[in-house]
Amino acid sequence: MSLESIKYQRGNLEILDQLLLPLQTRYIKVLGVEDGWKVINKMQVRGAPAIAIVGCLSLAVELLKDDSSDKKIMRQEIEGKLNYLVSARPTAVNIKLAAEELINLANTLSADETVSADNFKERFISFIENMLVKDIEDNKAIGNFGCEAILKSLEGDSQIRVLTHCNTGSLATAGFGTALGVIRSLNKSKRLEHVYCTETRPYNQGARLTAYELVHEKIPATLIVDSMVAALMHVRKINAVIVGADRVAANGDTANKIGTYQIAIVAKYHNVPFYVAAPLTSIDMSLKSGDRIKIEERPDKEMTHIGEFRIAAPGINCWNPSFDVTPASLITGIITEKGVFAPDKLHEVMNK
Ligand SMILES: CSC[C@@H](O)[C@@H](O)C(=O)COP(=O)(O)O
Repeated sequence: MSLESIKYQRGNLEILDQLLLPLQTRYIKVLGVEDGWKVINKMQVRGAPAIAIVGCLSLAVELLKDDSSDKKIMRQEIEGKLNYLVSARPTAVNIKLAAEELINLANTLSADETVSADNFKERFISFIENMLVKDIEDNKAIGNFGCEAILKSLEGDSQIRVLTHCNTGSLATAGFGTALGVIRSLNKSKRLEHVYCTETRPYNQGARLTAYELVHEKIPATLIVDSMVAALMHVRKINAVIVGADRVAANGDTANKIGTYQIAIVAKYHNVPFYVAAPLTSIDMSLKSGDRIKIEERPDKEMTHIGEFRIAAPGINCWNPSFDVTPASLITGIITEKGVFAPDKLHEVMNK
């Protein structure tokens, strides 16, 4: 069974505290929007799809406790709370798009005189709950499309080796994962020889989370530090790089975990195809290119310390951008739940 990062039953939300993994497995109760904002901001839950789902579910939990019978007031509060949740982390677009969709829904339900306050609440909460189901379905489709496209692009039926960065698995989504979902599908198809996962400094999502998921799933894998990617591609044939995304601009430029851009450059040099696996909820057609994607900067402590232990010289200045933008020209294909697209063909699926 894959790891469960989000446990939800109507009125009850718990998340697996990813700051404690892999050493401790502890779930935290999320009682409402304030808790939702905090667990996202502190990165107790992280990964673009998981951030959106947990943020919205925290609102669903809070709304269930609200006994207001005034739809107009509910609508206004929902809008304020969603905007607050979006502010917890700025780079991943999924929560912003989900908030826009939910605000539209609240506007429609509020304006519809045939909808009672109780009915408003029920329909609004059900809509959010459906995000959990849809994310898993989408991830499975991404896994299948990605596996098929990667295998088709290779000659013969040899075993393949892939590299991934950061964590894009069950922990970063409602379940199954995006890039890690493709890797799961490759493994299931018996064509996967080996996965290399990067440590992903400074927060170590690769060493702590992806390595944990790969061991848990018994997928053959090796951990490398981020600075080993070029050496790995030089000495060992890597057939594909597969990463996730926090925000893909209309032209295919992709913001993902810091370090993704340099892996894409190294992959280009070594002629290794570079794939981004992401649901359509990670695509931001309102931005023409990646230049305008806001990059979150995280506290210095994530660089200077491992846990509570300081490793950097006291007094040194730090720069800690959490994401970088990989230009579309370095990306072979974007794997979505609707198929695999060259970056310049994204508009075809988004306009459908
Ligand atoms: C399916 S998760 C895709 C991305 O969100 C992931 O690669 C990533 O960059 C996560 O960053 P994080 O800072 O851990 O939230």
